[in-house]
Amino acid sequence: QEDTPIARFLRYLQFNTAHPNPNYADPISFLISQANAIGLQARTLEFTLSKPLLLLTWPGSNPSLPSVLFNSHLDSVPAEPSKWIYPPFSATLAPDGKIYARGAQDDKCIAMQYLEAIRNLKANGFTPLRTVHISYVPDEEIGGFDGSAKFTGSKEFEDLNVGFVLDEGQASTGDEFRVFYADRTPWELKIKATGDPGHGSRLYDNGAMENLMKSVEVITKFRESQFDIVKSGEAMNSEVISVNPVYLKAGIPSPTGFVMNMQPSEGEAGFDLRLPPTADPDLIKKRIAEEWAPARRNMTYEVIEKGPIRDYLDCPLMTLTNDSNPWWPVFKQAIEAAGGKLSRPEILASTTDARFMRQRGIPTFGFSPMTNTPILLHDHNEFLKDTVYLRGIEVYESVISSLSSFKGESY
Ligand SMILES: CSCC[C@H](NC=O)C(=O)O
Ligand SMILES: [Zn+2]
Ligand SMILES: [Zn+2]
Repeated sequence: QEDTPIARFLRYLQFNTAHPNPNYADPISFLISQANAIGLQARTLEFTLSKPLLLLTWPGSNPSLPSVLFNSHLDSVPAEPSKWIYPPFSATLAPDGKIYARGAQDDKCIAMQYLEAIRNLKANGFTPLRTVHISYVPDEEIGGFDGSAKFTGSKEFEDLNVGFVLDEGQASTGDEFRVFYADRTPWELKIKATGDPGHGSRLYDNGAMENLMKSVEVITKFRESQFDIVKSGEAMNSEVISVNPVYLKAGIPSPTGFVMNMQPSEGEAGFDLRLPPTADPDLIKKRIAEEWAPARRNMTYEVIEKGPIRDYLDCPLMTLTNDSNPWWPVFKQAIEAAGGKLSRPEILASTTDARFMRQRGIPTFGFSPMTNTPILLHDHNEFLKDTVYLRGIEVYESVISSLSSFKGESY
């Protein structure tokens, strides 16, 4: 079998790591064999049964300095094979150089690029000043609560003395690399309406469906007001509050579908809500209680906050992108040294494990070196071009060598 960077990437892509039953054991064995070949220390940690985490280490010449951590997640979202031109876990390299696989962009590319970059740096005789760690964590796609959340809260993590983290980002459709300094916080919102049941022919006030639909209308208006801000160009998608309906549940089931001449006494709707770090969570809660699911309309609701909103010092979960963050210029210059350019730093529309590192006060950027690439994470026919993948390795050679050489004593 071939042993080239592309062949190794394809092998890593072939493990079926899709939820709800991701294979964690085999990719970890593979990564350990890679680590052994490169000469990195490896250890597995298991904070949750059957959800192992792999930690690789390249010791620095001054291990007392805070270390740098490169994170990626092992798991993937599911794929619908019938909608793909190649099977999602075949990792097919098409004649035009596109590598098709679930996880090609999200985020198995960075997982292997970290290793390839270190392999090359070692071959060139580079030794890091700071210790470099690479973590491969489970369960990011389902919130990371059994993975990164437990890891970053552990004694093992504290002992790593991490000073700076790079985690996954997103593809860029243009020539510039994207960098993310914050994630939005996800909330799950379920609203329930009750009302008098009645004959399907009757017109009366305060039915459950009327109450529920009124709420859906109010929430839709709010959604439009936020979307308008985006459409007018005043803000980016990830800078506003998104609220998207994800399910509607009502009606009285019958063997042929639903009973059609009865107005039901209850109904329910679910929403995916995302809050940028600048949003005031209390204001949204107030809005939910008073406008979206008010008791006066016989509504109740449940909000499940799927992650932290502020760090341990009660600050918003954001990493600074100016010179008051000493890692920022180091990172930026490393990209430039590799012949790249960063676009304006962004908030990520979705969520990653970076939030758990930021919660500890550790400066963390989301970054995946993919330019001129359509954004296909969680989509059908996710692919990454071989040339883009290989260029990413060079970018990480610059990034890993610069960050691990950074002398700033107190960081
Ligand atoms: C509810 S936490 C889920 C985390 C997930 N992360 C990647 O897609 C997301 O939906 O953003
Ligand atoms: Zn991801
Ligand atoms: Zn994802």
